[in-house]
Amino acid sequence: MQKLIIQGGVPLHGEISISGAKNAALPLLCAALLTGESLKINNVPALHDITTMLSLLKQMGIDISGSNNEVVLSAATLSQLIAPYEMVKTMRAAILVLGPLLARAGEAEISLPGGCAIGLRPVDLHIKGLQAMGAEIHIRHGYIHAVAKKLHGARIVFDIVTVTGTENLMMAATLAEGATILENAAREPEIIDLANCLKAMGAKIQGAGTDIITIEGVPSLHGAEHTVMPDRIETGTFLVAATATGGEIHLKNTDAHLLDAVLDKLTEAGARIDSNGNWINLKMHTKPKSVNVRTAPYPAFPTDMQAQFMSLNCIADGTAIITETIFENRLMHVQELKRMNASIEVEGNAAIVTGIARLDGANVMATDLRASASLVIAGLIAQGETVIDRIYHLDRGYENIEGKLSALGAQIRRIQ
Ligand SMILES: CC(=O)N[C@H]1[C@@H](OP(=O)(O)OP(=O)(O)OC[C@H]2O[C@@H](n3ccc(=O)[nH]c3=O)[C@H](O)[C@@H]2O)O[C@H](CO)[C@@H](O)[C@@H]1O
Ligand SMILES: C=C(OP(=O)(O)O)C(=O)O
Repeated sequence: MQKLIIQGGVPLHGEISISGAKNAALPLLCAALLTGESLKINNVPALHDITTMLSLLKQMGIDISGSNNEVVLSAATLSQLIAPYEMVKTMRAAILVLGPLLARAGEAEISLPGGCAIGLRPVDLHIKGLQAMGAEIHIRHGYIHAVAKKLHGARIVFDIVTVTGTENLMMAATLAEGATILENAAREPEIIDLANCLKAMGAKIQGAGTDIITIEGVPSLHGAEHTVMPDRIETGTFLVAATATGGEIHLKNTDAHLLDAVLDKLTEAGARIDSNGNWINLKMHTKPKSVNVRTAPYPAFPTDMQAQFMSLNCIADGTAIITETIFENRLMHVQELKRMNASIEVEGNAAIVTGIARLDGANVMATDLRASASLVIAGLIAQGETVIDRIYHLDRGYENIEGKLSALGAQIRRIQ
């Protein structure tokens, strides 16, 4: 199994380019199921989750071509309307084929995503929403069996804000008969990116980026070209790494407006941040100050940045409280950070982190995607060598992380 080896203590310096967003690219690829014409997606990140999604779509009969980060998908015919367990178990976002398949083909069989390391993550709100739009859905032998002669519009009020739930229903509604209103919808920038692509395909959508989205169904969608938005979580991860190591970095092909809450917290920690258009510059020349963090749906502080801020707080001046409100089990990096001498106490869904002078390098194990990122940051600031095992989690969501960190001067290498 591959591992990362990091020799800590080097402040990050230099310039790198941010990749397209995983959480935008995954639903955008699924949007190709909604039309028989070609959909070209640019700035697709090279990630394990993207490879899995493309394999799943190919298996359904979608023709896929293109090179590097540009993918052309053509779903002229759909031969198989199934998302098997083997694929769904490694990538929960596979649930995003459910809405488009039902809307276009009237049928879908999707393995029920199980719980995962960070929490139970049920998909009941996806199912309830599609049922309100006229789908008949049964769960048998671990699979969601869904059929609908023709979906119809409905008013759907989410009782919890769900990102992929909003995306699934928004895609399904584009081809439904009549209007669908999604209330208490997620407001994440990835929802706006998806809506922009769907609109370029001929969909009628209003309100994406607010908590009420209205979709007027159309008989069919057509081909289009769309460029994936920058990855705000990859951006935030590098900014935290530079802050924690006391470095100075320039990030290209990103957008500061996508991560206001994160930039505010980094400024509070002592970083000096400049940005304009598509770049962000960060300088950190003091010891970081502790910052409290409470995760919540966008535009509040993202759960996908919580673990990285935990590592920053480990060596900051003072004590911070980090509260996770989205997922019930997303503090698993605590036990690994403690192996590196961090001072953290967990009380319910909160972690109390007391900053210490330095972390010590150690052998640690990645438990999920962003926990892995927190261990990389911890390794970069620790004294001595850190060896991170199970980095397949990291490869789900960070394109060439060791290449980008090496370009910033980090001592990091991957071994088999
Ligand atoms: C591919 C993708 O975009 N993944 C992101 C997406 O995940 P994902 O869309 O899976 O996360 P949700 O927004 O759906 O989850 C939010 C909360 O709602 C609960 N819930 C969700 C759906 C449902 O039917 N029932 C239910 O109870 C979940 O268990 C969780 O507690 O948003 C999360 C929250 O910002 C991010 O951490 C993930 O990186
Ligand atoms: C939790 C995440 O992703 P996913 O929803 O794909 O598991 C993440 O990106 O941090």
